[in-house]
Amino acid sequence: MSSIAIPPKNTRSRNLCFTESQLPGCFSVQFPAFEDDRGLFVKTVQRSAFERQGLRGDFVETFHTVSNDRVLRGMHFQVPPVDHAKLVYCVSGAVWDVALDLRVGSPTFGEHAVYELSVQANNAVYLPSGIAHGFVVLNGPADVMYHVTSEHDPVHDQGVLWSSFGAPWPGDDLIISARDRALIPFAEFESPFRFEARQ
Ligand SMILES: Cc1cn([C@H]2C[C@H](O)[C@@H](COP(=O)(O)OP(=O)(O)O[C@H]3O[C@@H](C)C(=O)[C@@H](O)[C@H]3O)O2)c(=O)[nH]c1=O
Repeated sequence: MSSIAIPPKNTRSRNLCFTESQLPGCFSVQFPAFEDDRGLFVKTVQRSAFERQGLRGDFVETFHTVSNDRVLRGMHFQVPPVDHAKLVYCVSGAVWDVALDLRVGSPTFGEHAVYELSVQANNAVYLPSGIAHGFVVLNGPADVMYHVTSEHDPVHDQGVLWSSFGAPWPGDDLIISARDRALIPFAEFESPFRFEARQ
């Protein structure tokens, strides 16, 4: 489980900073943020910065969700041939963000990692293909932004049940969509994803 300390604004790097988490290929991302009399400037996507890190920076679709307190969304992913990498961050509120490794052959197959994302922290998580993603709202309404490297395809948009892989979700009486409540347990999911170690 990882969480991110909030650095003071205007003292951090002018560059996006990447820290690999315990799931190989998954990164915490710290955005450069600059505060002045007018407010705040935050850089969230810079293709060359992602590519220097060996990550996908060719995001082709962006969407956002707004979620109230106690809302849980997940655990979602797209399967091949339209699988994708995903960059996720908050532009209001805070979420307890969860990544689950579905990559057969990964040293962390079936394990999960947690990232606390918030507008105050100006942070994100980058998830490669083969990672299921979900979150529960810690401080709502939480406006969550996503950038993905392939377009949405409802036929290949799949998920596994949020409560089926041992994540200690915070909160009670969670608000979950009918679709998400009906997803199959992780143990029954036949993963099409294969782990490829990064060079
Ligand atoms: C994800 C998505 C959904 N939709 C449609 C389908 C449906 O009618 C409506 C709401 O979809 P969902 O209930 O799947 O939305 P939601 O549960 O918020 O889905 C999101 O969950 C988080 C955890 C993720 O990781 C995202 O990638 C995405 O899967 O929007 C699109 O048109 N394009 C999209 O890219």
